[in-house]
Amino acid sequence: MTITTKIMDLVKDKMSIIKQSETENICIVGPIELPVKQGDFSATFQWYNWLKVKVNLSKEEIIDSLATANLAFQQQSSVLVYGDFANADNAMIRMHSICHTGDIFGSQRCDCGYQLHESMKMIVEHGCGAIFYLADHEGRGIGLFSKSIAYLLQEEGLDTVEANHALGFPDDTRSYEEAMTVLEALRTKPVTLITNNPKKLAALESHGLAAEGHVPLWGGVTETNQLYLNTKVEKSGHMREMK
Ligand SMILES: Nc1nc2c(ncn2[C@@H]2O[C@H](COP(=O)(O)OP(=O)(O)OP(=O)(O)O)[C@@H](O)[C@H]2O)c(=O)[nH]1
Repeated sequence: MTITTKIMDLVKDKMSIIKQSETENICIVGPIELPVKQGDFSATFQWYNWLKVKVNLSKEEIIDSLATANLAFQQQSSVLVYGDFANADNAMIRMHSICHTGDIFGSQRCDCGYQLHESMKMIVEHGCGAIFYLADHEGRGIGLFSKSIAYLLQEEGLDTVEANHALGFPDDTRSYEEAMTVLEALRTKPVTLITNNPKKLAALESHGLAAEGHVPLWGGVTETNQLYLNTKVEKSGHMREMK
């Protein structure tokens, strides 16, 4: 099927292509208005989605290839932007690693769902910011299937770090480089990161985008995630500070 020039022009207008490496580019689509409601909280975000593409592909070629690209088999990451993100002097961001169990099902084995929803509220209250939802970070980079096996090991008494190691994985294999490229495309001024994770801060600092300080995000502690949260502090280097 040939895509009409009218459709091509409409979509191309909302696309930008950014260099990621010698072999890969990132194609960003947006902004797209996304009204969100979660319980009493509601807000309208601007949503951007991105796709890694080969370096030589044009916008037309990318659009043309979508119908046969099987993109549902590879998760794509995206970012919700709030306020005047490009220009505001102060903006807060969260780099949120996907957690199928916590974010979607509301699992209480971790604090991920709480952190996602709380950071969305914090950014709206602040007036400007962005939530990056990183789809290739499941299970700190081990993937969902491996995470479920890690959970089985945790039921046998291993902690979250020991379970990764027992399966032959490092504790954490996440990269923030792709998200940093997208952040730099959306804003060049420093940002304040919502996190307890020093590795995320280091990634932001290495791009010269970290504002002074960060905003901690503790909460959503339950009987079923207490041990997991303690292990993050004791073994993974997370900072335990209150807001
Ligand atoms: N391998 C593994 N991954 C987990 C487990 N529980 C949650 N996760 C994943 O851990 C990631 C979230 O990482 P966290 O360490 O909780 O938090 P963080 O994102 O590094 O740091 P913060 O910004 O402070 O939240 C998500 O990708 C979850 O899927 C677990 O028991 N094992």
